[in-house]
Amino acid sequence: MKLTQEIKQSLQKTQKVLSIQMDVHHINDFTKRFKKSIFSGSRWQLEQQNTKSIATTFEEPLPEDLQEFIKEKNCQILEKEVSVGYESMSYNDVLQQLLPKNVQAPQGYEIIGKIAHFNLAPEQLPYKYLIGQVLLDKNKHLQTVCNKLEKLHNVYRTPQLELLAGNNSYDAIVPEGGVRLFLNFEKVYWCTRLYSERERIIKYIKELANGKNIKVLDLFCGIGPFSLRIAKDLNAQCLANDLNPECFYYLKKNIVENKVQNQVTPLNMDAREVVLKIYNKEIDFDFNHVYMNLPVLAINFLDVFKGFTQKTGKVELPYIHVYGFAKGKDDQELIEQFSLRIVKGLPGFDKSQILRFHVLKNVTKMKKMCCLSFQLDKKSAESEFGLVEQEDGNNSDFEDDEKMEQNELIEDVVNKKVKID
Ligand SMILES: C[S@@+](CC[C@H](N)C(=O)[O-])C[C@H]1O[C@@H](n2cnc3c(N)ncnc32)[C@H](O)[C@@H]1O
Repeated sequence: MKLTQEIKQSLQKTQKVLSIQMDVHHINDFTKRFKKSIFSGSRWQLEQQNTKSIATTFEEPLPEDLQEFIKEKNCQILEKEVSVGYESMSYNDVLQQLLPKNVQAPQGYEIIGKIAHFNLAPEQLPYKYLIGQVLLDKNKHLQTVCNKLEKLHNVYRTPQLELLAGNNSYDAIVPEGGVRLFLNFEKVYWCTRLYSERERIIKYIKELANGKNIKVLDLFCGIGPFSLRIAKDLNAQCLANDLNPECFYYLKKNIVENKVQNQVTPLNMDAREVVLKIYNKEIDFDFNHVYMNLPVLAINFLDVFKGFTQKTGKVELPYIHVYGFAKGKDDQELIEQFSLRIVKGLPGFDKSQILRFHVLKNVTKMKKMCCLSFQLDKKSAESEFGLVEQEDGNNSDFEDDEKMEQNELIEDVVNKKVKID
């Protein structure tokens, strides 16, 4: 269903309203106090010399504060008829009238620059273009409204978008924590909601560093929000890597736009390859923190740090901040499961080494997205280097997690990221 001129006209009607008439000297005071109750699109009408009236949404019985105002300022109440149409109606009013009774108008969406994206429920899909157009018309700061379709098995973690209304452009500029991030929402991974998580880890790294230089290996950096922010906030040196060539394009742009060329080095390769190249001295980068933000798979990459000391000759071991999914009814059970997976790559790992454990999101009641911070253990670091053969089950894990993550995103949006009044 599309919003046609005929549909707009079908909303046109006249409505009886209460109009308040007053001396022009009281207009400012009235507007200040009762602005919300002025009928949308209504203008002050001259009734007699120095007397004007305005249509309102008040109904009998009138609220006490209005009654007092009327008495004090000697106002008159007039019954009037106003013409109501699409232009003067709110998003909710329009959709309430146009959608069938069993279909709710979506009450939340997420904003990325001038893009709004919904995760529409199946029953809303036949009305998706209508919903998109109404949202666009009622929010002048938006240029594009899209629906995020169910994610596919997708290494780059990019969403599948369907344009509902506005420009077919997914370019955006997002300000975050003092940096400006350029991105294309269709071509790269982006999640505005990770803002506070980045904030949390940056604070924690500051605590751990205790004044020492911070050197971060950001292995799955996307368009670089974490590296850029920690470079700016904590004067850190970062090697920022992502496999997606589109991320690499925006990462380079973001580094230049935010003037951190001397602090953030961009790379475009597989994460494991980066570490191997550091070991082989093809890449010269000394690091004391590893940031691994690819929840579906990051834990599987930990094996590359087994044999770290043998490969680098270093005894000072890096801190690792790794994201992943785990199932459990409480932190203890989640940590247990998370740890079992870490041990596969780092045989010396023991849960007593965990410095911080944090649940970011509830995917389902039992399944959570978590972040775990620990210092690489001596036993794993001093073990023989040797990559762990990845199990066949990895792919099904990937899909399972992918679906769960998608469910969670839908829950999040239903929880009204941006509320529609
Ligand atoms: C969940 S996103 C995180 C992006 C970024 N940390 C952020 O907060 O915006 C994970 C990123 O990992 C990248 N990626 C997937 N597999 C990779 C690999 N084997 N090596 C390096 N990057 C990879 C994807 O392209 C994606 O941009």
